[in-house]
Amino acid sequence: MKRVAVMGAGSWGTAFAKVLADSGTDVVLWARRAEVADEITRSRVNPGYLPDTVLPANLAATHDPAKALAGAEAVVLGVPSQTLRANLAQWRSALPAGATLVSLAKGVELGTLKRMSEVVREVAGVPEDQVAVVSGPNLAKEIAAEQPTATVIACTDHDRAVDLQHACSNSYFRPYTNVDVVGCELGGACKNVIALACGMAAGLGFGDNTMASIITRGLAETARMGAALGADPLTFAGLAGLGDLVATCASPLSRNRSFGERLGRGDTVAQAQEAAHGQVAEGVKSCSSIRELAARIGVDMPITDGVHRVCHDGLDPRALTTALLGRERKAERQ
Ligand SMILES: NC(=O)C1=CN([C@@H]2O[C@H](COP(=O)(O)OP(=O)(O)OC[C@H]3O[C@@H](n4cnc5c(N)ncnc54)[C@H](O)[C@@H]3O)[C@@H](O)[C@H]2O)C=CC1
Ligand SMILES: O=C(CO)COP(=O)(O)O
Repeated sequence: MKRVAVMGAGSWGTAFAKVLADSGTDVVLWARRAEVADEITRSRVNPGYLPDTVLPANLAATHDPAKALAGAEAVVLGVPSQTLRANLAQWRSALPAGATLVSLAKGVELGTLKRMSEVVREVAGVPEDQVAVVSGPNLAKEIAAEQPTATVIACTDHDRAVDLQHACSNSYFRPYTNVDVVGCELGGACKNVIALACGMAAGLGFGDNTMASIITRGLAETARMGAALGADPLTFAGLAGLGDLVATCASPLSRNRSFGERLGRGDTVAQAQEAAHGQVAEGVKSCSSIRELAARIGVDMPITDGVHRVCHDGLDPRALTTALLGRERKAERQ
């Protein structure tokens, strides 16, 4: 793969564009705001998202989607999950035929309850095997600082995943391939919700036993949903499952965990949103779509349900703790 378009110059779009460029792949990065594209072109820095990172010379930036997409062998979608449908619809006519469409987004669409690869297939009108997802413990700031990181590239077409793997492998970034798109996407979407719960616990002053309990039971409910939707159970023990869950639940760099921490300390959702400075904490919306999906398929997801009630029904995080611990007693593997 010689040329890739990255659509979205936020934290992860910019960091992933650097990963590709550092792997020897030419990249054109599309920024929604013209001034961001101009600033990257002028100073090689995206100051609003990654102020300490100098972007490589084989990474160009543009505000014109057609320029970014022309001749791209892969199109990487680095926009929030709830806007992906509208973004992609605008780019549809300029997508190069046969290009691999790659989702970086971690969420489940409100209303349709679709995973991101399903949204991409539907809007772009491409077959399942033309869509890939990247998911793993991938905090953008750490990767931009070239800290060693692994990830998963999932695609039902193994050869396509391998092509993309080659395009983004370098001395600090190690992607593995996987054909379990469903499991990788659910791992990425659900861990944001569990990280909100961990943040709430931290904000309430709870320590490592509580964190480990939430992480482990969070993984249990994620895996239950995965089993019902046909995912490979082993995916949840991998980078896109446990790996991402641990990184996000533990890191102060996570927007979801930080958002939850504010709620645990007594902030309202509006105050926590204001403190996020426009950056996306996907779990705040995905807790509702994942909860609805769980209800539709008959899967019990008590932590996700509780996070939804805190974020959208005004439940006090302290009352969530009481509710979770007061649930009916059961066996661990039930
Ligand atoms: N930041 C991270 O460390 C990681 C993020 N992700 C996922 O990648 C996706 C993108 O996340 P980030 O780059 O961190 O988000 P961000 O908030 O930093 O950037 C989002 C980008 O999308 C653009 N955008 C285009 N249309 C938009 C619209 N209608 N509304 C809002 N923004 C719009 C924004 O201008 C911005 O450049 C999310 O699903 C996130 O969960 C995945 C792995 C790591
Ligand atoms: O997905 C991420 C790490 O893998 C980033 O998490 P946040 O969106 O919570 O910052």
